[in-house]
Amino acid sequence: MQNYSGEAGLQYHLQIRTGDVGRYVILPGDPKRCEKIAKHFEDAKLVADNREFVTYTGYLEGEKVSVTSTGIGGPSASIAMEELVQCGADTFVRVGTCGGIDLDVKGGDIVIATGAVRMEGTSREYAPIEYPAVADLEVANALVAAAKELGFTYHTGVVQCKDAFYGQHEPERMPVSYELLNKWEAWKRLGCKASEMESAALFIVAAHLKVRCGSDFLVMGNQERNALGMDNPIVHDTEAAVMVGVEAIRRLIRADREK
Ligand SMILES: O=P(O)(O)O[C@H]1O[C@H](CO)[C@@H](O)[C@H]1O
Ligand SMILES: O=c1cc[nH]c(=O)[nH]1
Repeated sequence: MQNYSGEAGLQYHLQIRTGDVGRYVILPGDPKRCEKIAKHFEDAKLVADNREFVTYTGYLEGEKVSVTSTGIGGPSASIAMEELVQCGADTFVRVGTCGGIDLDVKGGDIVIATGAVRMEGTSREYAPIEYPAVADLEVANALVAAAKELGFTYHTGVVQCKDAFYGQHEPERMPVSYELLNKWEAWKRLGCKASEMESAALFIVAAHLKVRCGSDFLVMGNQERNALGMDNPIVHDTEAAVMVGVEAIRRLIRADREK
């Protein structure tokens, strides 16, 4: 491919090179979450800050680890994963926010994705729609073990991914409301736990690049509970989801050393 960065080995969007990041990378959407996540690392340093992509690198369990923000949606998330893999990363944990769908899922809970509905565009440019977007089993199991150990209320299952945030929250005002409303009903009937925007693309890109990826999320609220007049706390603090993601990486590092 033509090199846009002007320097061999320098990744065009993330502005990182081999050696700048570890094998293990946490992927929040929000660039401002990176510093909070890096506070959990030992000796964390900012290595790059370009567009929506902010990267810090430090250490966990004596192993080099990084955090890179993906921005919102599959297109930028796929770019982040592609460029991180070019620099040697092979294990990813997306730590995000989501909106609950299943009625059991409440604001402040944690959701751990086992798979993701591919109602977004990026993954379709990698794999036919029949190919499922699934979390890596080792990463998902590490996230579950971490959530259990930390004592948080968590749910495992399929999350729904889409490109239009407002198509999720105000489907009735969209010209394709007939399609959005009918599909949302299907996601509910199928027991989808929550809606977010990046995991489907990340899981498919990871399958293509033969790397591991899982996701955990803070549930910000649940529009279905709200619509039924049920208790619906709104929570913004992502620290619990961050703690689960960091503990999962620690567990993966230790398990990989035993292999
Ligand atoms: O909080 P982050 O990780 O950005 O994740 C969620 O929040 C954004 C939408 O508000 C989307 O990126 C969605 O996936
Ligand atoms: O409802 C929500 C909350 C966070 N992210 C989403 O995509 N949807």
